[in-house]
Amino acid sequence: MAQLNFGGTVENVVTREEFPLSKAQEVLKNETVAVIGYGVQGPGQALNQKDNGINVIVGQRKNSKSWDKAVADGFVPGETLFEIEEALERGTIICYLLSDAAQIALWPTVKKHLTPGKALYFSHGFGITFNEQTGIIPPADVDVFLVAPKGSGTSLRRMFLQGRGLNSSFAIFQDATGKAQERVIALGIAVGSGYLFETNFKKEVYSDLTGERGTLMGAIQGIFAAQYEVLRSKGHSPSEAFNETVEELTQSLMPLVAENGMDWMYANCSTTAQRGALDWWKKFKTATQPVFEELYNSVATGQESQRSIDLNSQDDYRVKLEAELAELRDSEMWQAGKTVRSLRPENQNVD
Ligand SMILES: NC(=O)c1ccc[n+]([C@@H]2O[C@H](COP(=O)([O-])OP(=O)(O)OC[C@H]3O[C@@H](n4cnc5c(N)ncnc54)[C@H](O)[C@@H]3O)[C@@H](O)[C@H]2O)c1
Ligand SMILES: CC(C)(O)[C@@H](O)C(=O)O
Ligand SMILES: [Mg+2]
Ligand SMILES: [Mg+2]
Repeated sequence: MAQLNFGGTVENVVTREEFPLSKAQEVLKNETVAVIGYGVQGPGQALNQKDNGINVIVGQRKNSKSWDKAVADGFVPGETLFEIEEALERGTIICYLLSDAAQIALWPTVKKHLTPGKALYFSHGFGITFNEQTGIIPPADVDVFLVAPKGSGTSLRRMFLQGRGLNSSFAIFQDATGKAQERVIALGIAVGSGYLFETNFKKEVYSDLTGERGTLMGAIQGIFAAQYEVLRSKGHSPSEAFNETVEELTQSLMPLVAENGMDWMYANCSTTAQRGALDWWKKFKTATQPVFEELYNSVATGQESQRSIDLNSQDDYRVKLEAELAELRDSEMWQAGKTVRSLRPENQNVD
């Protein structure tokens, strides 16, 4: 494993150079990888493995949209696509990619098929870390590990097709066969990771739940909404407020941050903008840090996982979720965004 310096701290990292696809194929050549669940991560991971020459099958409920999607994606019923129990029976490595709440209900069935020497693979530390809430306690004679792509399964697949790779973390919870390390890294490479960084189940789930509720998804929407509302209340038009809050960030400035860091993005803006940003960022940090402390605490005490389990296990959770998503979609800010997106030259049919 390579040791790399991340801002002064040395960490273990696996690169594709050190662990090429050919090595992953060799490690997995006698395995049947059963991807259970075909929602968001399932397709990304299963298709990337398929294209990488891994013996992968999909387990999904028949008569579901996800089953039809798997067929449309090239998985063949009776050959590479099976009902969940049959895939569990056939798989030597079980990639447990149902939603975290659904994993609880299916766990007794999964457990039944975890015969000695098999491996149980997750893409989140949730089920194992919060096992008092989930009841997921694997038998001692199977390997248990995770590869957690740091991004959407949709991006995992898109970046793979572009010849790029989303980075993932990996962790081993249980090494029953003595081969857990090579198995998990081979899987990480096979699902299309650009590189893999080491963590443990608890750290993966604490950081992941914090990140998605925080800057990656929750906080960003909150900050967008706050700025947009202030601009609108001061008489700015929706197009001006949206452009100054969202569109410029996603289209112009974040690509610069992604390319070369925040200071470089700042350096490519006016000295006026730089002065203002340098003066104000610490104020925003001070204002939001207590909320991030509250959030981390809510994750660490199990409140966030319990809430997710309780709400996502309800029969009508999809209907309620859709209503909340529609509230966002139908808000003035995101409706303005729809028009702004349609005006991007690449979205217009003009020469
Ligand atoms: N969504 C992502 O991009 C992403 C990113 C990183 C990690 N993860 C992790 O990957 C895992 C899978 O997440 P996901 O977002 O792909 O899941 P998902 O919510 O898309 O659901 C996956 C599948 O579960 C099936 N399912 C739901 N309830 C079921 C039930 N009761 N019985 C049988 N099947 C059922 C659905 O049909 C679907 O095919 C989770 O542990 C998640 O935290 C997800
Ligand atoms: C894609 C995310 C937000 O990184 C993932 O953690 C998820 O739960 O979907
Ligand atoms: Mg997550
Ligand atoms: Mg995540």
